[in-house]
Amino acid sequence: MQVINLQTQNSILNKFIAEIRDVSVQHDKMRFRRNIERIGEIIGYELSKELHYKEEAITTPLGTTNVNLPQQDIVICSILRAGLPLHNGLLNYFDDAENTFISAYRHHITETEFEVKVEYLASPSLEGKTLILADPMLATGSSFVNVLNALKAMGTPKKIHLVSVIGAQPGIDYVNEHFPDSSKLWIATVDDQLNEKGYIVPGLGDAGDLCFGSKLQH
Ligand SMILES: O=P(O)(O)OC[C@H]1O[C@H](OP(=O)(O)OP(=O)(O)O)[C@H](O)[C@@H]1O
Ligand SMILES: O=c1cc[nH]c(=O)[nH]1
Ligand SMILES: [Mg+2]
Repeated sequence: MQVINLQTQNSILNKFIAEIRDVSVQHDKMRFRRNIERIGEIIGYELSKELHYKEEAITTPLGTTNVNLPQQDIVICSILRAGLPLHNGLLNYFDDAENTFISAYRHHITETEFEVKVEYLASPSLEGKTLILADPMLATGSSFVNVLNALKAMGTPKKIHLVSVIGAQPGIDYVNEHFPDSSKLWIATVDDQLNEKGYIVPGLGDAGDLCFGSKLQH
């Protein structure tokens, strides 16, 4: 798996990442969601450079011209809940994409022990398509790996692009072990550590809660 860490180059992306991490800014839920969406748009633009393009003739009011246009076989799959604003950002650019929604959540056995449960899946066929799998947080990597297993019943994509905002290096290594070698991970920034509860440090806290509010554990 190739990892493309967008923060190796300075850009306006740095500001959006700073705002979603900053405790004095991140509590503004609308700004938090919009920043995740904006990061999705930036990653979508970068990722678009790697798609396959086909020359097509376009008729203007004054003549014709040829334009290279991207292939139309993209499926965007986001992992509920926190994947929703990232999904919107990607869909803002890949507006003809098909869409898959899948849920993954941490079911806590004890304070520090949890298993990731996948329960909801709505998807078109993925057979031979370009799958963009989006989740803003890549902590232990269990959500991405469990979701990959659940998606197997939907067909085999020809290419998988993983999109994430903040990743922890141990989780990236785990994902790397389980995804096909041809997969690419597009990530806005990478932190070194996880704490004993599986949260990314320094990370940003709980992305789902920051987007949508806290939820009861069950
Ligand atoms: O790499 P992992 O260790 O699997 O952790 C990352 C997952 O944790 C968060 O979801 P969470 O379980 O908090 O659900 P939520 O989106 O409903 O908040 C986040 O949105 C990822 O899906
Ligand atoms: O740091 C983390 C880990 C999992 N989920 C989050 O939202 N944040
Ligand atoms: Mg959460």
